Amino acid sequence: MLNNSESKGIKIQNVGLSFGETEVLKRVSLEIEPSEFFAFLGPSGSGKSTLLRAIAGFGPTPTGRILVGDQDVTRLPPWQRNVGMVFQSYALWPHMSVRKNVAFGLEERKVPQQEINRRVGEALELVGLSALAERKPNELSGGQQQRIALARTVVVEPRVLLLDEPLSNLDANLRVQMRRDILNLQRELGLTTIFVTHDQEEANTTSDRMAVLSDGVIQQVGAPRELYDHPCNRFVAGFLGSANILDGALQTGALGQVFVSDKGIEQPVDNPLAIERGSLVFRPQSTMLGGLEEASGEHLTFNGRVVYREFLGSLIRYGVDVSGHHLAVDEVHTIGKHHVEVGSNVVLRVPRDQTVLVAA
Ligand SMILES: Nc1ncnc2c1ncn2[C@@H]1O[C@H](COP(=O)(O)OP(=O)(O)OP(=O)(O)O)[C@@H](O)[C@H]1O
Repeated sequence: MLNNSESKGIKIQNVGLSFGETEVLKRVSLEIEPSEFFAFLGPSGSGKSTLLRAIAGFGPTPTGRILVGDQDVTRLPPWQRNVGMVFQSYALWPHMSVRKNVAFGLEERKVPQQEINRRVGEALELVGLSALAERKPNELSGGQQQRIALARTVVVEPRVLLLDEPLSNLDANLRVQMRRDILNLQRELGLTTIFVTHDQEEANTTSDRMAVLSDGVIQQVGAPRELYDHPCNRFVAGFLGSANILDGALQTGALGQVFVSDKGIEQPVDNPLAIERGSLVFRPQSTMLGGLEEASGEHLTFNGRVVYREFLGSLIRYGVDVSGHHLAVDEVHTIGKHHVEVGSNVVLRVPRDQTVLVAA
């Protein structure tokens, strides 16, 4: 069995990095636990790959410190970090067989031949490709090549595994399969793993925790569900799935609280005791069409008009204009389900406990 009992945590302390005038990482701090599956999630250009590459030792040396376990690796060259990285492009040697590709790192390290044979055999078995060991990379599918890239990385028993958008060259079905396989492999080896992706579904389904990045800054860190249900700000709310977001202020009066949107959806309270500015976030699947008879003080209600309807298979999505705000409503689709027509006037309701006030 490949031995990854040496799996280490990672500490990123005040890491900053600029390319010329552009500050790409802005004093990023983060701790990743040993054996954790951690995702860096963010839009294109947010700095995910730059941060991952800084951990691996590629690119310019950042300011701040990066520790793997207790070792400060900030200034070490990549080959002294004992960190395994899998690239989007796989980077397999085209002229070598699968077996040779996987063995390469061990040969470089002058590992005895017998041990190489054993470890390569185990790594190929781990990714389910023992039968294809004598093929060349161009005789393999994209998914198989990705597995070889993984086998080649874990065979040297790195302390941490870094994956840079490893699934982006695969078709949709294969991506789903591969992300499960990667998670299983990570669990089997107990290997601290960082997975860079701009695909929230990938991050949600694989990671124990994730960091959402935007513009070189970590916006929020937490378990996927925690971040989805309790985003800390407008950016995280909008980036993690679809969200209805109303900007305005929460006003506290003698009789309770009211959220007053800037476009004036709810009536302000008289003589508010406190006013807190922010954005009110609620998800399309928590927003209901009609059913006003069931609404109560526990619901927010809005009058609006359906401006579009999209059939998404499992869901029907309605776009509703409410005083110039665009709100989305998702209903589960089943056979025979009544669909509301575009142009209909509707009442929306949202249970108040399904709304979250976040920083603007
Ligand atoms: N070698 C470089 N020279 C100059 N600018 C760079 C270099 N590498 C990255 N950048 C810039 O740094 C910023 C962050 O890039 P990075 O690749 O880390 O983003 P990302 O979040 O991984 O995006 P993507 O998902 O598109 O890969 C971008 O604005 C990019 O243009």
